[in-house]
Amino acid sequence: MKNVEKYARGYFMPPAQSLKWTQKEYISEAPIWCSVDLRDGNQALIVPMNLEEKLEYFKLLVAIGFKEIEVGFPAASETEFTFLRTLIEQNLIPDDVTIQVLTQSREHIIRKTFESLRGAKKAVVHLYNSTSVAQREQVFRKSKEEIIDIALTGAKLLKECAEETEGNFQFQYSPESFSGTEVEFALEICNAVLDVWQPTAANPVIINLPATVSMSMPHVYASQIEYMSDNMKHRENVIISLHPHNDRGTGVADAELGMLAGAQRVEGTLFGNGERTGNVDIVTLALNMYSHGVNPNLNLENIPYIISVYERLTKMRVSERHPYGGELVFTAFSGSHQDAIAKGMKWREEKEPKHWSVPYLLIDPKDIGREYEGDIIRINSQSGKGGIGYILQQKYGLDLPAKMREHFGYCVKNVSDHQQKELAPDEIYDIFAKEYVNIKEPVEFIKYRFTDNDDFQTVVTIRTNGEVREITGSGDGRLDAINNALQTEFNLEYGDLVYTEHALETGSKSQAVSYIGIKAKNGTVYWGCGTDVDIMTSSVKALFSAVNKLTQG
Ligand SMILES: CC(=O)SCCNC(=O)CCNC(=O)[C@H](O)C(C)(C)COP(=O)(O)OP(=O)(O)OC[C@H]1O[C@@H](n2cnc3c(N)ncnc32)[C@H](O)[C@@H]1OP(=O)(O)O
Ligand SMILES: CC(C)C(=O)C(=O)O
Ligand SMILES: [Mg+2]
Repeated sequence: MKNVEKYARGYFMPPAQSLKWTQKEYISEAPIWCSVDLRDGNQALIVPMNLEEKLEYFKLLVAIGFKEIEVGFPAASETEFTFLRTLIEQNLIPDDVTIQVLTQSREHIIRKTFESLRGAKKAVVHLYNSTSVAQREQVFRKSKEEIIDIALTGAKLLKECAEETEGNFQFQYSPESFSGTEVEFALEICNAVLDVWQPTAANPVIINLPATVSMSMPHVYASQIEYMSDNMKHRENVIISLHPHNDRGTGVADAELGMLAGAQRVEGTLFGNGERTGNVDIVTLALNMYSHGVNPNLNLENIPYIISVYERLTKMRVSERHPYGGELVFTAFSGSHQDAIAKGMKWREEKEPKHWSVPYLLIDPKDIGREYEGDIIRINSQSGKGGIGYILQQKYGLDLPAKMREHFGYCVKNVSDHQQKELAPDEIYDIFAKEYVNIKEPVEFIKYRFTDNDDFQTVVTIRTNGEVREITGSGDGRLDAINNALQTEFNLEYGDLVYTEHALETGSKSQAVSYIGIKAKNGTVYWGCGTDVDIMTSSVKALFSAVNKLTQG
């Protein structure tokens, strides 16, 4: 990269660091969540949502359980203004939900914002102005004092307007571009705003510290948050809020470390929609917490439904690899992963049904509305016997002997590799049926009987080369007798019969399934499977299948 000299670190370390947060292991309590989907998310869409779409999205957020929702920037457009009026006039805001609106620190914008709030029972009014070095120098061309003045002018006007307007208003201030601001200056401006607003226990102020553009590694952001939290005036009546973006791909890490460092509230969006690389993804944050056994206090039990509404309304897409929500994030194609998952699921079922520790799967997909079948184990040429056996067992109730699973694994891999495609469960079953079940060529089994006096003397009716005939044999048991009849008649040499069987419920009927493996002289094992309502007949069919496979070569 020849232009590396162009870049220098644009963030600031706090003057002191206690690093207490590094001693904390995990987030033990859900923060106050504030969805900014309808504001930050919406302002980043190619076409912002219309009124109906915003209303539907609002209802989704309420259903998920957000208690604070930034519903828009009412001074931005007629749609934004009308949306707010609709929520208020149609009484669509549940009593336990607080709406939030964003405003610049400009008089006409603040006044318009309060106009939009007429009749609201309560609301958070969120004031912001940029504080970073780059914005001060390049955009506002103002000194630190002048930037503080912008904040204070707005803060005072908010207070005035709130006094003139009926309703309960809580204030929020964001030193926008905090991540590129000297931390001492961010503290100075926040403290100045807090002195104007005089927060109380009954009406605390929210100080929102955005990584407007994420510039540092997450531990730096956490140190900045800790410094702000430790040194802020009126701290006991201040709620410290985080608002990470994802420019460095570390939005979630920023939020998690920021919470360890003392933040009590997080602003973000579903699936991380938002400016550029997006806002922090609240779904991921919440489910990360859930995976540690901490209730995030959001209802994410039907992620497929949430995604379907989200994608329809935003016209954005949740990628296949997106944490928790992505179509492929609970799917294993590779053999060793599938094997471990299949064994882990069995182990859990038998030994520890209450706790989740299945290898490769951070949480139980069922908890968020994902299915095991079709979701977890999918088969392609990277798959192995474990996963393939799992599909046959889960979907078709077929419990193959271990060695037969291995043989079948290679059959399936072969097909998938040559056709270069994923195989659906019914295609896998078809391969199984074609390869092993009730094979009739070159010798078809028709029926057997045992002579009256001795159970172990048999007469078997077969069809071969289009001709029906009977063969006879005797042995130590029924299957042994039939086996001997076949070996003698066709002059076959094999040994080491592997035999298992189990019952199979298909609809209301019960079927027996038998598996037989025979070892030819050269050591090759041939497998057959038989199915029948009668268990003995299913074993005979399995034997004929295996013998036919051997004869076919
Ligand atoms: C990081 C964030 O996401 S911040 C939120 C950003 N979201 C949006 O901007 C979406 C909605 N915004 C809008 O619809 C429009 O920008 C409006 C209606 C708010 C304002 O529109 P306009 O006044 O036409 O233009 P514009 O936004 O370009 O205004 C820029 C002016 O406001 C000033 N300004 C920008 N932000 C602020 C602020 N927070 N406080 C005070 N002044 C500000 C700029 O310095 C500039 O001043 P200048 O006129 O002296 O050059
Ligand atoms: C308005 C502020 C909080 C914002 O969206 C940001 O800084 O990213
Ligand atoms: Mg933002």
